[in-house]
Amino acid sequence: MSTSGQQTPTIKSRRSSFNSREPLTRRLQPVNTGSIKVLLLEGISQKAVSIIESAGYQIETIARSLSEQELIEKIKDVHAIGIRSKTKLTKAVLEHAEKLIVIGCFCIGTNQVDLDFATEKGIAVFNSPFSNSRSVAELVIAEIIALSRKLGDNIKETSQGIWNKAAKNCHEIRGKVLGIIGYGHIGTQLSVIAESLGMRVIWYDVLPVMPLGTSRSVDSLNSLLEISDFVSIHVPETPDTINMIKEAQISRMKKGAMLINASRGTVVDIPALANALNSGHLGGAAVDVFPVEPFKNGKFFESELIGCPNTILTPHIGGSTEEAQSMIGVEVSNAVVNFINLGTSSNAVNFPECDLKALPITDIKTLRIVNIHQNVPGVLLQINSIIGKYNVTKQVSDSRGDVAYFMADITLDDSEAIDRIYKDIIGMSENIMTRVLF
Ligand SMILES: O=C(O)C(=O)COP(=O)(O)O
Repeated sequence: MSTSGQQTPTIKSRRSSFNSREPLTRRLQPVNTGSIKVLLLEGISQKAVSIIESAGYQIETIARSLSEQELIEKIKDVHAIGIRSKTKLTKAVLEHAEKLIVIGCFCIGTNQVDLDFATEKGIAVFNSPFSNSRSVAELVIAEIIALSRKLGDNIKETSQGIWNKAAKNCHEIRGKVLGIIGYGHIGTQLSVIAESLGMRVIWYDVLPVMPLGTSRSVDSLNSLLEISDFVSIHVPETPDTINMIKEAQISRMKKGAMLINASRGTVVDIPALANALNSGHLGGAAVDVFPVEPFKNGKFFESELIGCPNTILTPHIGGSTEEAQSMIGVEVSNAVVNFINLGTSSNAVNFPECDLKALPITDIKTLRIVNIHQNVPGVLLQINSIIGKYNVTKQVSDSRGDVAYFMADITLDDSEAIDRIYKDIIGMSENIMTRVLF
């Protein structure tokens, strides 16, 4: 290895030959959508803004989320919208999304979007399934230690000039049992870090998952609640998880155990948690997410948990690190740009996954049709009878539930045929959305 700080010629030449391959693919652009407008809300990372800008789209950024009425106004005009967990894309909002092609959730959760309705309208939804997992897991570790040492109350009192030194009910976390509900991307990260700090990790998940390290799964939520010194929740919001932890579950927890929720606010019944903290049944709680959260910074926040003993409340900051936001920004903006420009639906949350290779730069006669249609018999036959008279060089299709996704590359000598193909496909009664990329 060179100590001069300069790169060796070998590395340089590899880099330049790698770069020299990049322009070999053609940059497709949507034909029938006009210039692409993107609305980015909730302070989405500058990395995302740069990627979207370099795709040549017009961007409007707003640092906060918008109310339903504001969204209804704004969404009419845009082809893509980027949101985080606070912006609610309800049916009422999406009904006004006349041009919307794609929604980028620059976060893990997608419960803030009416996914069924988006799918019905042919709008693809992308998220970032794991890029903020480490940040959330690190916050939970900090909270486990903080709760064990009553840091929240200690800091508050000392900052108010009250000296109150005590060891009673303060513990090391080494050897304590951490029960993780939901052993997905965040649960597994947490499991590994907690074990490295000497905790004993058990977990419960509805899916069979490979235990990491020496952690072990338990066969029911109740067993987990009964054994754990700390319970940390890492589940999405679904009809099954709403109010999953309420009085009956909290009463199963050991006296003095602590509850941590950095998943979704609706998973825990807040009044039941406040009662358990005030009665002394639970020894503490750390809560980062709430059933109702203010939609912008500086707004008043209220909760029955304010003032409960040994309770740490934070403003939904689990994924709010520069590292996570930058990774998410790159991942989701690339997915959005690839969907708009190439039609690639890989990793979409609500669509069947289809992909076709980028076209070579020398190929200036091939266009790409991207079509979303109702998943009923006979549609592929109809599409192929429209495009079958041209030179279809590639096609792929897949279906999921009520919708199917179709992509085809068609090489044309007569560019006027583009319009005919488009009109014929959108004329099918099963057509949901069709785009031509050229
Ligand atoms: O990733 C998630 O789903 C989160 O809850 C974090 O959301 P945020 O990006 O902070 O609005």
